[in-house]
Amino acid sequence: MKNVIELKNINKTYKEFKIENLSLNVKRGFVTGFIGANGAGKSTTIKLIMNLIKSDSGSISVFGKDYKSHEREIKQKIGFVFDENVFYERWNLKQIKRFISKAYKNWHDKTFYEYVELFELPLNLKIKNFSKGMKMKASLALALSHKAELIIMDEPMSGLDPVVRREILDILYDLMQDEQKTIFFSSHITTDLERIADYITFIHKGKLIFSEDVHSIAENYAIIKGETSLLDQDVEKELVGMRRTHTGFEGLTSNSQKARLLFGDSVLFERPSLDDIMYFTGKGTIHG
Ligand SMILES: Nc1ncnc2c1ncn2[C@@H]1O[C@H](COP(=O)(O)OP(=O)(O)OP(=O)(O)O)[C@@H](O)[C@H]1O
Repeated sequence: MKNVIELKNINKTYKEFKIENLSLNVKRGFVTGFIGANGAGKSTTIKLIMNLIKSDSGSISVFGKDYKSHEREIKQKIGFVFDENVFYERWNLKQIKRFISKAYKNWHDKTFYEYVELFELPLNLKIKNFSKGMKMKASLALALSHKAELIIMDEPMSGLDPVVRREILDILYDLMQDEQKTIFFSSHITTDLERIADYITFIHKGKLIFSEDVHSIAENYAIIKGETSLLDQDVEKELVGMRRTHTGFEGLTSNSQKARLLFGDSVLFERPSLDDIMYFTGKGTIHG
């Protein structure tokens, strides 16, 4: 089985937002970063993948199985980290561990206590007295202690300082040395994703923009900087998004080969960051 997660033609409509015909695959053995602006639908998609909410139509399979008949089996193999606090605030970490460990066949106490030590987490302090970063670390320690094959995380790095983020990236990197493991996680900290992700899935306003390996993204996308005199409708059509600057324009193309033929040496080509890709895709060609 090549894809650990498969979404096919998923639709989910809220009053003022919809996920539209969303199809995407998450490949086994790789880290896939999930990006999109605020409100793009990342948490909604993750909740759909976790079967926490139901789609209106379309199909979802995880480990090649559907939730209807295999929910328990699927959930056993997922380590889930969620941005919102899902713990009983009046419990301490020891009590939460006791509760959660019973739910997993492959719970491994030693691993849990190693993370507790690494993250310097207090075992006897009530969760309501944890800082945001401590809660996130507790979530991670719990999610990574039952030999999950698939780690799904919604904004796991939010609220964490750069040192801890780097430590967590190292932990995730080590986990990935086991080629059967898969990580799918959303983050606004795209530099973290640039360090670790093999694939990037990008959604915008509930629709998939791309789900591609990082090398293809680097090959296909480019920032173009040039003089205003070069701009006409044909050129603008080639740009995913563009902004005028006081000396000319800068824009994003998703077909850098074609753009190189079109512009030749008359413009500068630069490699875009994921932030650039998100910025220009959101901006479109409205002149700013
Ligand atoms: N239960 C709900 N009822 C109505 N609208 C909802 C519900 N849940 C989410 N939405 C709407 O769906 C949209 C997408 O929200 P979602 O949380 O999936 O975005 P996101 O990409 O995770 O954003 P962020 O990066 O800000 O966390 C938002 O406009 C939100 O208001």
